[in-house]
Amino acid sequence: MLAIEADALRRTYTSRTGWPKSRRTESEAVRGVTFDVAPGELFGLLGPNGAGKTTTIKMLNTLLLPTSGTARVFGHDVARDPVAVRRRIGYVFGGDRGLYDRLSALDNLRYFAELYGVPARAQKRRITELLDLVGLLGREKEKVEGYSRGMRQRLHIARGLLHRPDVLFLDEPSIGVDPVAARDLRRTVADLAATGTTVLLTTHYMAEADELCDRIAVIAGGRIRALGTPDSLKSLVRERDVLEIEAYGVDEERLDRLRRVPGVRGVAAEDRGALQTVTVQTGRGAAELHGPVLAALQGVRLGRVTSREPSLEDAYIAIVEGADAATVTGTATSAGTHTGTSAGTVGGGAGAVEGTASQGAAV
Ligand SMILES: Nc1ncnc2c1ncn2[C@@H]1O[C@H](COP(=O)(O)OP(=O)(O)OP(=O)(O)O)[C@@H](O)[C@H]1O
Repeated sequence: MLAIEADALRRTYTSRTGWPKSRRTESEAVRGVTFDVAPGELFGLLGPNGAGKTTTIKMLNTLLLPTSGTARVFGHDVARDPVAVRRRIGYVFGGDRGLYDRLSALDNLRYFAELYGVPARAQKRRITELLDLVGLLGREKEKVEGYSRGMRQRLHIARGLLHRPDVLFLDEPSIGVDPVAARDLRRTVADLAATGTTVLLTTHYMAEADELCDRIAVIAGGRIRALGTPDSLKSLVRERDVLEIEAYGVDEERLDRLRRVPGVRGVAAEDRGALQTVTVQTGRGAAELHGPVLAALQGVRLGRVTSREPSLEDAYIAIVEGADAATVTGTATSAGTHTGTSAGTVGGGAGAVEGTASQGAAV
């Protein structure tokens, strides 16, 4: 039996806006999402802000009713049998809410164990087991207010596992966690998956997804744009090279200018304080493009410029940009053309997803 089966899931939000006359507006957050997760699998949902990841998770964990479509967790329908679903799942979200700061980690876990109906006899052993799993054994008597963000997140995970769920939903667990603590957190998640728990993880950190996930679905605009193992997603950009440019003060207009350089297949920028890292994807061995790319950035203060192999992040950018183009143009085959070049493997791949309905590209 599958751990999770989502079939053509849709969710529309209705809200009222305007004054004095309010109008009903509808927005489609999830537009027909279909995927399966096998028992014991660590499955990642990646996507830009507003893609529909949290809404999808909330339908699967019974916090939101689907507008249409169906979802099952270990065979239990989320809409018809939410109580059975809740018994099988745990839910951990990023951020600070959900723990009592003035209590120790141990007392937090004791409190939630009572709340979740963990039998009194089993509580002590279960709590010790979980503290060990999340690496907090020995620190359990300290008040949570003194805990770092990473420790809190690991305690959240322990809390979510108290009732021995078969499926754990982890919604951006590493948000705001420093790199060293994030590494510990990844270890915890990997250990957890090794115990046979099915994990559905959303994250914005590609390295995390690459290291942890058996399979990943990339979701954008409420639809799955690609689905496969990290390696198969990376193979979508195998035919590309990536130029990484350190720069200061590159605005959207410049990025658009870069996108229009013939031969450029994808552009993204990440801010790290004043310093930006601009990544430019080109075809394999297109060293002749370095000149026009740098020319498009003329007048901008530049740092190091390096050429490297494509990563999962580059595949992700290509898939999401392809999805944007498909949405803008409304056609599958022209995905990627907004870069001013031919669609290429990824544009075509992501477009093909768009064209073949909700399943996504199994790559
Ligand atoms: N309660 C709500 N009412 C109206 N619109 C909502 C509501 N919750 C989410 N949305 C909208 O639905 C879309 C999908 O949101 P969702 O939170 O599922 O995305 P996400 O992929 O989890 O994003 P993020 O990475 O920013 O958390 C967004 O456009 C969002 O603005």
